[in-house]
Amino acid sequence: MIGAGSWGTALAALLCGKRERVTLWCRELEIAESVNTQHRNALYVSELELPQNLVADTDLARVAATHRVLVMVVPTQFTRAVVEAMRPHLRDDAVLVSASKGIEVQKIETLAEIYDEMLPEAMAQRACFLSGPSFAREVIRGLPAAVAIACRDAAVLPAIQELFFFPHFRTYRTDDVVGVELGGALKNVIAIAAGICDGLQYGHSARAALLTRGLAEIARLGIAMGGKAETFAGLSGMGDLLLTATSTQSRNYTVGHRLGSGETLEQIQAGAREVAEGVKTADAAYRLAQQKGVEMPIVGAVYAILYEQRNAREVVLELLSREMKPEVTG
Ligand SMILES: NC(=O)C1=CN([C@@H]2O[C@H](COP(=O)(O)OP(=O)(O)OC[C@H]3O[C@@H](n4cnc5c(N)ncnc54)[C@H](OP(=O)(O)O)[C@@H]3O)[C@@H](O)[C@H]2O)C=CC1
Ligand SMILES: O=C(CO)COP(=O)(O)O
Repeated sequence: MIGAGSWGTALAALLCGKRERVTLWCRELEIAESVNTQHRNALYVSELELPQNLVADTDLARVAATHRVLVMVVPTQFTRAVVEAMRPHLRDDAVLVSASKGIEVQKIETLAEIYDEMLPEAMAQRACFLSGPSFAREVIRGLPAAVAIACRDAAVLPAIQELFFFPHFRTYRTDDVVGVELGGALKNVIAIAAGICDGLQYGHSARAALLTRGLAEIARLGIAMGGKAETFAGLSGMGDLLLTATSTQSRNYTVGHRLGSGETLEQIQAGAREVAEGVKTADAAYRLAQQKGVEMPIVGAVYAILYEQRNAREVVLELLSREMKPEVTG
């Protein structure tokens, strides 16, 4: 497991149920020591006990060189640097499984596009993408969840699906990498919007409208990028949007709620250790939508509130003042 934040720790603990030993790569010595001696991650989900067969290692080159399946769970904006550091050490038969959710701002690229750019073709082709409604704390506690896993290489997918398949963690397979990735990345932006809506106390009807129209935006961009329409109605699309945009457990929803309640992004981010991917992905998605000529008014509104310091109430008024149109276009 490459990345020892909340989700990396949760997935590593999950896989311990199937493998004799799972290695958790972490940057911090404090995490390595706490995992190896106390079976807890001192910095993330520290209240939860971890399996005894989970071992932590701070040496990225060693972990990359000695494992065939590498699950990538570093925040999106740091993925490129971590892949760069791992690249010379990877085995030829390495399978990367991405479990992060976001779009990189630097080059406006998805994680699949980063892999395509940085890895040998066959390795990039067999990379898998795991996404869907799943909070780390619930997964570590063994509560039921279901997610999707996507891969372009049909020969690799069943074995990786099986690795991540448990009675309480049901993993469904698909070949739609674009759809799974974009659903997971963009729902975080819509979750920020939902949090803003609730922080402004606009009510449940407004939030339901926002989520439905938000999903339409996600699908519009996703289909323009080559994703399949049905994927956006599935676990990695509507499923994850429902979870993230309606729960106070979500970091992205919480960022939005605090913005809607009057705090600034600087205040919210000051001292925050955990990542809310939607903040950076809003910037990337806004630019991507412009590049592709796709209309994404809710993403545009979140961008204006986060990056143009626009007043949330005014931005919502503008959103509501848009012209009449059919519900479904084209
Ligand atoms: N938490 C959840 O419930 C879920 C999260 N995800 C996704 O998983 C991904 C990881 O999130 P999550 O585990 O929650 O992260 P957390 O917010 O729990 O932790 C942040 C992580 O980022 C790492 N980090 C910070 N700076 C850097 C850097 N410069 N280079 C490399 N790593 C860095 C931290 O490492 P360090 O401590 O060493 O700084 C830590 O591992 C995200 O894309 C998220 O959307 C997906 C599903 C569920
Ligand atoms: O992706 C997630 C659940 O599926 C986690 O969402 P947050 O990062 O908003 O907490």
